[in-house]
Amino acid sequence: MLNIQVLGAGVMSSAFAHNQANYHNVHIFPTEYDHSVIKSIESKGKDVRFSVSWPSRLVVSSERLIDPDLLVIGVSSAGIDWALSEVARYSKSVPVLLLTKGIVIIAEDLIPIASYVASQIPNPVSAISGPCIAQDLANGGRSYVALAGEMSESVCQMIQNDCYDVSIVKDMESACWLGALKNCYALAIAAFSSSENARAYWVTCALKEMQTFLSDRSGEASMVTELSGIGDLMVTLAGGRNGQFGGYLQQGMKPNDILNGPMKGKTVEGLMLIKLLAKQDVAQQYPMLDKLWILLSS
Ligand SMILES: NC(=O)C1=CN([C@@H]2O[C@H](COP(=O)(O)OP(=O)(O)OC[C@H]3O[C@@H](n4cnc5c(N)ncnc54)[C@H](OP(=O)(O)O)[C@@H]3O)[C@@H](O)[C@H]2O)C=CC1
Ligand SMILES: O=C(CO)COP(=O)(O)O
Repeated sequence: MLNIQVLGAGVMSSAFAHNQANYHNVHIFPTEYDHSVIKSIESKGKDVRFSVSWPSRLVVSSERLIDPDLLVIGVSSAGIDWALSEVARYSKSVPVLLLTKGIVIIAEDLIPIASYVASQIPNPVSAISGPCIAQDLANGGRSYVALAGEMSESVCQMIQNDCYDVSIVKDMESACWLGALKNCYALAIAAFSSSENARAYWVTCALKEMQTFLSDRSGEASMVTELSGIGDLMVTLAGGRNGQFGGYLQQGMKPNDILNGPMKGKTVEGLMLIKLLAKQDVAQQYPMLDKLWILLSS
């Protein structure tokens, strides 16, 4: 049995922790933003975001594990620097597994968060991409995800289980580009599609554009037809927050009304990413991303 330290009590890191606590000792170290979640867990004896009871080997604590076997970063992209400052407290040899999906700008260049994290810490860094709705995972549904990066074989052995099927892919950068990009494309497909026929058209356009986007960055375009590409796009469109946000746009709602109304307090990574891509004049080079940016900024 391993000792796993999870950083952040957001919905995805908590779902991952619930799954892993069926097999390992798991500690969640909450961020300063997670107070309401922690209060709710303390008063209800379970995490009400999920429909399962609290696993006996799962602990939420502001005391850090000593010498964990694995560190897991599950904050949203806005919290990545907080997570890096936490990682710095642990041994340099402990593997770091990233759940966060996103892109950052470093020295005017856009790079996937996994590459950024790997450049900032000496620890071996791997990242999960691919379809995984947090509630499905926590509630015991079977999930199939892709893992890439340093020490991915040993990390895979640590986290793989009956409900969490992990396959290793070689190209971490392409997997992480796709893990972030699919948020924009799911949002765009949902926003542009007024019918199922239109949705089929926009899904096709999105897959082609994701291939072009990767090829333009010497990435592995064939990964678009794998878990990190079409797999993650489909689940995000059908059950993710980005797809949901796009659905409200399709109904004619304004972005701010959605964020202050039905999606208040929800993490919508596609919105952060399209802003970054537009700021760098990248969104404007890809017709679907350009159309999405025009819709969001009009
Ligand atoms: N790899 C995978 O299989 C999957 C990955 N994801 C990714 O996981 C990430 C987290 O998503 P999810 O858990 O659903 O989101 P949540 O909004 O539930 O959780 C995000 C966490 O990050 C914290 N946070 C936000 N801003 C900051 C900050 N500035 N400093 C410190 N902490 C901060 C949040 O606190 P607060 O809640 O108070 O804002 C919360 O603890 C996203 O990048 C998402 O795309 C999602 C699904 C699957
Ligand atoms: O990344 C996800 C599924 O793999 C979750 O998508 P959302 O962030 O849109 O909910």
